Amino acid sequence: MSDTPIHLDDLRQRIDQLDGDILRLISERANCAQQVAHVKLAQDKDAVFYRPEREAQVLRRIMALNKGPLDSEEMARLFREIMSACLALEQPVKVAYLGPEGTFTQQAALKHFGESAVSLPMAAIDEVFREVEAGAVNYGVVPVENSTEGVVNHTLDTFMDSSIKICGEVVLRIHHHLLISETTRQDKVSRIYSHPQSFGQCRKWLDAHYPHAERVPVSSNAEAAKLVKTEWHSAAIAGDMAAKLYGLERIADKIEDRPDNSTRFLIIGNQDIPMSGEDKTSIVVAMRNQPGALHDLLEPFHRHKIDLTRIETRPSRTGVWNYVFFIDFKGHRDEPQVAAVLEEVRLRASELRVLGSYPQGVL
Ligand SMILES: C=C(O[C@@H]1C=C(C(=O)O)C=C[C@H]1O)C(=O)O
Repeated sequence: MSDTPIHLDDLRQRIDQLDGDILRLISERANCAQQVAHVKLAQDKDAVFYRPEREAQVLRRIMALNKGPLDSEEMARLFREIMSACLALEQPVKVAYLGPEGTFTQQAALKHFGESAVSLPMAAIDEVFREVEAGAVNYGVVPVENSTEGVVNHTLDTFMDSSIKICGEVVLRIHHHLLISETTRQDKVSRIYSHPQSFGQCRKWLDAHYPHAERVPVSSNAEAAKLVKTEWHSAAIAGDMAAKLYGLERIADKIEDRPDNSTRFLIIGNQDIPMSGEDKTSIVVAMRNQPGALHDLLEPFHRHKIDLTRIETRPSRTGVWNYVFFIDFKGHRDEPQVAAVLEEVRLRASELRVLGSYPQGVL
């Protein structure tokens, strides 16, 4: 510590000076991003301004450069918002998500695209797919798996009937709270509303604290929060966004059974995404119903040393798709190693569809 006392006024003057510099630099950056948009338009009149692989690279670079005191994720979140605002100058990204407003899926959409994106709630997962397919929005966001409750089957099934591509992924830490409204009699809670997935994630806590309350499953946590507004003996389990949206009070915080409870969401779209350097590929494969089918399918991955991150089996709904496997692995389809595996798998499978190669989630 130096002996010279530090004066508050001096520090504030320094902060004002720095803010001026930051302001100037952000504006300069925004000008650059605008010029990029013009260059893209000159090359192709239907150019897509948003480039997920480039955004992932920008965020990864910031995280690698960061020396603190802010932690790298916090810093990347700030840059996420700067990029989002820069992009919105030219063309805000339009994103459909599994609604209603206040769901974790909306939170995931804003985490991935930033607050300047225009996010539109849809009533069902299929509707998100349809809006994207129809070109009414640029991207869609749907939940795909939770660390406690497992896969969201409906999302996987919808891929089987769709030509949509996976353009990205985002993982969100899920914190649930027990919420009441100003009319709720806290000592008389006899009914709790939530989404079935959330009940699953808070089962032990509920058994310990509200063993006798009726658990009523509803279509979303936000819907649960809304219902509580009208019933004096009810509570809801939902996240922060829903609590804020409906002005509810948290009477118990972070009631999920597992502290690392998180959900992975997929960004769906109509584009093929170029390599970002750290990518994942998702495929759906149908194998003929014969002994050793799964082994035959996985053997090329093992031989080429490709890292599988997930494998799910779904019952086939047509004759052709006997066994259907959803497989995620590290690497991009344009990498020779990955291309070779995909070729081998194509020969062994009765059907193979690459759902997409996309940047691994950064935030
Ligand atoms: C500026 C670009 O376009 C968009 C804006 C970006 C940014 O602000 O850094 C990054 C990728 C694109 O979503 C670009 O492609 O470089």
